[in-house]
Amino acid sequence: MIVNITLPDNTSYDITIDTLKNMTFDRKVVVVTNPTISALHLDYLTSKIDAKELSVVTIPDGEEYKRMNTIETILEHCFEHKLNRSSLLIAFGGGVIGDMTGFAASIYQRGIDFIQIPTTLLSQVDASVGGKTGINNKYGKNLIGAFYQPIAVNIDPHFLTTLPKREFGAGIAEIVKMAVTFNSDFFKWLEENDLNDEENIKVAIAKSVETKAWVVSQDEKERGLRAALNYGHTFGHVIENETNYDTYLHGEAVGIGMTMANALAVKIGYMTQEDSNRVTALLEKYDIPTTYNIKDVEDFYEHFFLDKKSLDNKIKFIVPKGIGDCEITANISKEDVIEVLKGFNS
Ligand SMILES: NC(=O)c1ccc[n+]([C@@H]2O[C@H](COP(=O)([O-])OP(=O)(O)OC[C@H]3O[C@@H](n4cnc5c(N)ncnc54)[C@H](O)[C@@H]3O)[C@@H](O)[C@H]2O)c1
Ligand SMILES: O=C(O)C(=O)C[C@@H](O)[C@H](O)[C@H](O)COP(=O)(O)O
Ligand SMILES: [Zn+2]
Repeated sequence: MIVNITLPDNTSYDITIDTLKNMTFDRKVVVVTNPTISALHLDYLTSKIDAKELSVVTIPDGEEYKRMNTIETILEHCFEHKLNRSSLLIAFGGGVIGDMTGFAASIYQRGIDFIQIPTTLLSQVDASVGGKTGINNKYGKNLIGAFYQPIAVNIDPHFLTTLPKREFGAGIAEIVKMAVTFNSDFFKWLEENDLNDEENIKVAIAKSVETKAWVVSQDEKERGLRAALNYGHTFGHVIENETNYDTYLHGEAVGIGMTMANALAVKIGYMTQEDSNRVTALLEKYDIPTTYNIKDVEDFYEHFFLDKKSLDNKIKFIVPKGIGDCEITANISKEDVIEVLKGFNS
């Protein structure tokens, strides 16, 4: 299956969901990956690539390495192998590899092409599509980066056969996000079908990619609609940052964050408690965490001001309106938010 994404400036690329095909490149290619993926799947990938010159840069595995000095490692490899402006980077891994490879591609000699070959469920349904690239720093998550689109995304569900169960759950959190914010039928389908089934997961990948491509094609740079894809993230990013990126997987923090956003939606009358419970039940079916102990509610709230969606000292929240719709709003009172946060520090 191929999903095409055409951006507001008319550039476009294909997202192919299928077994990886042979690829021929009349240019230098660098594959960016980590030791975990390399041990499992690098031979398979390189057997599919015929390039003018092929090299591999292996960076450490983990969200805590999604930072500037790892970008330096990737760039140094590019310089050592004399990549030029017609060269190509291939991101081969999960969202961490994808975000960093895209960012490195965006700044190497002011920008070279890159392709996404995502190997986690989360990166197949979300991170590989749409061109958000970047890294974390001590101030917060993804605060440095660029909107920089890949020239192609090749999703091979076969890679998921080696993915640990916890990572699979983290990917499901982002699938649930797409359904709650945009598609009630998809949500009902998720309630009724088991994503551990090989055919069902392909359907869910395709549905999620179609949803994301539809959003990004209208609002590449997150001026409006795209912010809906941040549902659960305003809270989730604070959780990731205050637990040093080593306690929760990104998708897990988003799972907790969606539960918090739902509590806010219930408080302001946008969502029934029953619908909020349905989302929690779906997350818990895949062992995605939905509880968290906020130690300092005021401190947690203050962190929202570093969120990229915050403008003019106003925090933007993505609040579901029932299931299948949402509102992006900066008009929620601090009192309401604090009340909700207090429900998570018992
Ligand atoms: N750019 C975007 O639009 C976007 C969207 C969502 C998330 N993200 C970012 O993506 C990151 C999370 O991505 P992730 O969940 O893929 O995490 P990840 O990249 O850390 O990968 C998770 C783990 O799975 C391992 N792994 C990867 N593929 C495997 C496979 N096939 N078999 C076995 N193990 C495998 C990795 O080595 C890693 O240990 C976060 O940094 C998040 O901010 C970006
Ligand atoms: O593509 C988007 O837009 C998203 O928000 C997708 C999110 O799942 C992803 O985690 C993204 O990196 C968060 O964006 P950020 O701009 O808040 O860093
Ligand atoms: Zn995310």
